[in-house]
Amino acid sequence: MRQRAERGRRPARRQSGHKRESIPRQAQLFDVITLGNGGDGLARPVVPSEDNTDPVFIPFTAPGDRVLARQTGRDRAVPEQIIVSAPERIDPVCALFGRCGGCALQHLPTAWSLEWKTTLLQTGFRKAGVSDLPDIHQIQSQPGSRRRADLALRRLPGAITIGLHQRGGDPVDLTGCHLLHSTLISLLPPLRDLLLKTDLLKREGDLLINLLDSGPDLLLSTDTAPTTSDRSCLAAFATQYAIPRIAWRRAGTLDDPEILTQIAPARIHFGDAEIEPPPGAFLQASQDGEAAIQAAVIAALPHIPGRKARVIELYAGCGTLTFPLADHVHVEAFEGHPAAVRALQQASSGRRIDVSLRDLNRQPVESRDLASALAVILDPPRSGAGLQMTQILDGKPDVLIYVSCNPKVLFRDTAALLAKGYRLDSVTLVDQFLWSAEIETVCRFSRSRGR
Ligand SMILES: C[S@@+](CC[C@H](N)C(=O)[O-])C[C@H]1O[C@@H](n2cnc3c(N)ncnc32)[C@H](O)[C@@H]1O
Repeated sequence: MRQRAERGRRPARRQSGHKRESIPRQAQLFDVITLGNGGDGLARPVVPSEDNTDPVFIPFTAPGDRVLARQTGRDRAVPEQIIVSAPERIDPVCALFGRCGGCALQHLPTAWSLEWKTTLLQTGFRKAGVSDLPDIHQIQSQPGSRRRADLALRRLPGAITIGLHQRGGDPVDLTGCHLLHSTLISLLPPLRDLLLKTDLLKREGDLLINLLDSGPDLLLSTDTAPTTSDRSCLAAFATQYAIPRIAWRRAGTLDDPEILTQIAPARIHFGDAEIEPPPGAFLQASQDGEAAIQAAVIAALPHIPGRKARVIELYAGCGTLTFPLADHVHVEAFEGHPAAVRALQQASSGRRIDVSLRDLNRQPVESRDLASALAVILDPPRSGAGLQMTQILDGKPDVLIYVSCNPKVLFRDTAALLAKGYRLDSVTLVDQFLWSAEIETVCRFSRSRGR
């Protein structure tokens, strides 16, 4: 999950260069002082010694906890026992919490983590140089609303695991989940049976499920090509469980997926537009999160002087923002994924939308084009907008509406925008990654001409 109910963290490589002998072997007592940006408690040893003076990160702990933990690295420890509980600590709702790699914060109330994320944003923006920080508008998704999951698959003797990698370890079978939409959870037991009786999965693979308006859309990545018999099994499965489309590609590749079975159109709606997204397409994590982002983007549009007003939308995907924007302005949308562009183009006809396939890292939209737009909207991948941001900073469009899933990159870009005379007008925190440390925001930056 962008915790993405995604496959959890893969085992971290052991860092070289740290002296193993400096890590105490025995469990020690630590006091948790605060949460680090990744959601792990940052703790100091109760009794500092020569061996353990530095703070360490301890997962699943909360500020105020006193915890017995065993150090596993220079700055990492695993909790063994909570000795004194933080006042805010609650019982996690999920029996898999702490093992499954999906959630980091179920031991704290969701209202608490929303405030924690808000404080992280306030601190980050202030450090970036924002002096007149606007109030942060908060929206939080509900449990059970996650509609997109990227899950690891593993064949074991006589069983199939479908789940998220535990930290630094194997996938944990998702026997239940309070995050994912119930439709997705209910598919997992029959999917295990299906994978057990077909030859598709020898060892490992993954499963990306998007819950579309027309039903669950499955993209299987496995290590064995489907046989004729596998294809019939999948077709029968799709019919039995009302799955419009099942696609496949070889695990570990980014090959175009092959559609193995399609019993109905795979459809999603953005505004009044109906889109057929490609298998595995990027979607916002939850429907309420998507609606909140769309509303925040539309609210951030400048006053529109006429129907000819034109905005530039960068990293448009399949059109989550494009179609709602086109109800108000003419949209020039740019996206780098060919299949997403095809879906966007197909649904755009007759609307005020121009779509271009463009790798914005290699060929960014140029500063002079950006400068003349009423506003520029950007929703880059986690790694940020790279060269495209350089063109934005040169072009200095009057209004920039920035959707971000990576606060670190957002704060860096904020500092650069402030240096170009922008001010931060509004911030919406869309907490669609419930129980994780992930933060999604919509920010409006503006700049008066001549500044
Ligand atoms: C966070 S998603 C946002 C998509 C869309 N705005 C939405 O809300 O559904 C980022 C998008 O950037 C696209 N992308 C990633 N790298 C790109 C690049 N170098 N050039 C153009 N698009 C890129 C991805 O394909 C993806 O659709």
